[in-house]
Amino acid sequence: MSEGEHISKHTNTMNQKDIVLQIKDLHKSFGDNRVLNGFNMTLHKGENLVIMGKSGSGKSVMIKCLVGLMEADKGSISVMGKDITTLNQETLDILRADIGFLFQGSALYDSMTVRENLEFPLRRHSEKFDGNVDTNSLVIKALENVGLAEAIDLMPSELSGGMKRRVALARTLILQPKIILYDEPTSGLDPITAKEIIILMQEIQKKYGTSSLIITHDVDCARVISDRMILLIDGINYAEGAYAQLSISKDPKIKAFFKH
Ligand SMILES: Nc1ncnc2c1ncn2[C@@H]1O[C@H](COP(=O)(O)OP(=O)(O)OP(=O)(O)O)[C@@H](O)[C@H]1O
Repeated sequence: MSEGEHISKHTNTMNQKDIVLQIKDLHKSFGDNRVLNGFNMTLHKGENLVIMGKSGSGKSVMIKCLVGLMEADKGSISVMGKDITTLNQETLDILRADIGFLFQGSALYDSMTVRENLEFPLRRHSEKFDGNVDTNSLVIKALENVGLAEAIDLMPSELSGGMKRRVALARTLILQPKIILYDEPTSGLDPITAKEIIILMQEIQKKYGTSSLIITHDVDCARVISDRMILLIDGINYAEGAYAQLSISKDPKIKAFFKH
């Protein structure tokens, strides 16, 4: 048995009842290119789970399967105990409102003010608030949560990279998601701004008890934020464990991630 498998078995004994997101035996190929080859993942309530994998290892493919943008060849994905591959569109939309997604590069609407960017998801998911929504106070509260209340009437072009990332996070938070998927939350930011974003992610997790799935290449981000990590290698969850445990591994495939 490889060391990776050993670590995997160890973490499988964690509490089963707090599972908010689970991927089982996920397979996805493109022709002969077997990208995911039996990937498993479990996210627990309130947990910060970091997934690391080399470029091209299949992290985006996994996320796309998870949010329904891509169909897996085999495997199951369940959110809050519901298998998303078997749900109808309406139920899926309701479930989606519980999942926040922070895209790489923020993805704000450039032609809208910060306020309008934040109002957008509220309109799309008005069912979540039973039509009873005080848009203005939700927008202000979400911006206060990321320390940017004063930016409410600015355009995205007037914001720095770090501010854009914060606004994008506020836009994710406004729907009060139970799970947040972060795709490379610190990419393209200088080290100080990256650290600010990591601190903000930690504060949000503490305040709302959100469960977070964080895809990152940034070893420092992983060290600070992760309760647990999964290394996606050869299409599987090759190794799982705490940063402290994985970073001293002697397995060359695992060691390669922690070289500075
Ligand atoms: N739609 C597609 N059609 C064919 N091949 C694809 C498609 N999407 C992804 N792939 C292939 O799947 C593999 C994994 O790609 P993916 O984008 O998931 O990597 P990644 O781990 O997210 O990389 P990065 O860190 O560079 O973003 C790559 O070999 C890629 O070429």
